[in-house]
Amino acid sequence: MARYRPEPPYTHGTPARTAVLLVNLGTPTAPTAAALRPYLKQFLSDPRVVEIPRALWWPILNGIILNTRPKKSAEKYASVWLPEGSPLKVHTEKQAKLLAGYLGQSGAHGVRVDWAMRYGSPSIPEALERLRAANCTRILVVPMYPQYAASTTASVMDEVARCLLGWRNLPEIRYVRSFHDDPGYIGALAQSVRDHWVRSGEGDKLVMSFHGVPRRSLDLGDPYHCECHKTARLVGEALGLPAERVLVTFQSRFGKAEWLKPYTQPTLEAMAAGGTQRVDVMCPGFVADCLETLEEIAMECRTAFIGAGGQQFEYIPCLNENDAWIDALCRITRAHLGNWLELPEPDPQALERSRQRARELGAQR
Ligand SMILES: C=CC1=C(C)c2cc3[nH]c(cc4nc(cc5[nH]c(cc1n2)c(C)c5CCC(=O)O)C(CCC(=O)O)=C4C)c(C)c3C=C
Ligand SMILES: [Fe+2]
Ligand SMILES: [Fe+2]
Repeated sequence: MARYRPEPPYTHGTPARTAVLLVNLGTPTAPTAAALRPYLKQFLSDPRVVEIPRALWWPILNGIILNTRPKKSAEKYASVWLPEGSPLKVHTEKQAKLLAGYLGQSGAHGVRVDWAMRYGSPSIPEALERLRAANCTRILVVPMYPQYAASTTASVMDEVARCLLGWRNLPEIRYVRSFHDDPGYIGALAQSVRDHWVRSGEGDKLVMSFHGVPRRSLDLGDPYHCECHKTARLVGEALGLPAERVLVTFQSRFGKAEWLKPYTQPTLEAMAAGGTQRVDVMCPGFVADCLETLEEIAMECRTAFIGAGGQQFEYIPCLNENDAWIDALCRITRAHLGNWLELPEPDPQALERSRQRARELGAQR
């Protein structure tokens, strides 16, 4: 079988279009063990996520994890599931719709905005096919991870490249690599804390909890840890907080190996035991609320903090559809679209004329 299949032409003189593709991690289609299993299998089979030699990892994944974790995870997902579906998916879809509106208002007419998930659906291959069908030959891929990590950002880049391996007529591709110190993103985070404080008063300590990664990745040169700390420092500075009121922690440890420290839950427990009465917790590494924030932080960690003697636990939501954040996302994408914004938009009639001409030329050959 030919490796490169015949494909619909989008050249032959047809004017090209520009697209922005937002990509987040992924989520199961339902909060059930049956839906969790294929999702976790795809996720945990990614060598960017689990860097253990396959010969060792396959028996553990297929023999143990995929027989035990789906049921436990499904119960957790069920506790945060929205009527419209998984929170991560609901927020990502809304963010894409809002960005399309904001880009239009800021003069980027005709830039198509789509969204996809790295694992599960809608998948990256499906989204790229949709963009090809819409004649998009310039695609800006935006992994929705503020801090670069090989397990997240690079995995999105891998998947885009893997899809394009099978294409003949390749689009131009650009990526947003990370935006951990973007002033708009930092400003939106700081404002979300101030807004929360207006409603609930100011806490003693502000904990910024980021998703963890194995400690080994830091030793191997992954900039993730450093980017998390920079984000936290900039948010603390934007709020005018002294360094001793801000803590950086890492959550969601998976497996037995050492991960980035300090771990979120034990830190919160130790704070409560040490006399901290109230804590404010935010998760700047997630731009959309999801299982890891709504269940692990806002439920499990709250219970742990109160159980260890704390009085008040305030969870500050992710940026989600926050206006200042969508504005920042619009600025980040515009900066990366760069000269693509100056190119003319296709005129549908001219497009059809050149397609017709291409067909005639093809028929003559
Ligand atoms: C196995 C190792 C994992 C690494 C490394 C990892 C890195 C990582 N993940 C996110 C963001 C999210 N992770 C989410 C869920 C989740 N993460 C892992 C494992 C690793 N993540 C698992 C097994 C799961 C599934 C849930 C479970 O069974 O506990 C989510 C939430 C998805 C949702 O549907 O809500 C996000 C978001 C980052 C940013 C990151 C590295 C920086
Ligand atoms: Fe994760
Ligand atoms: Fe978790």
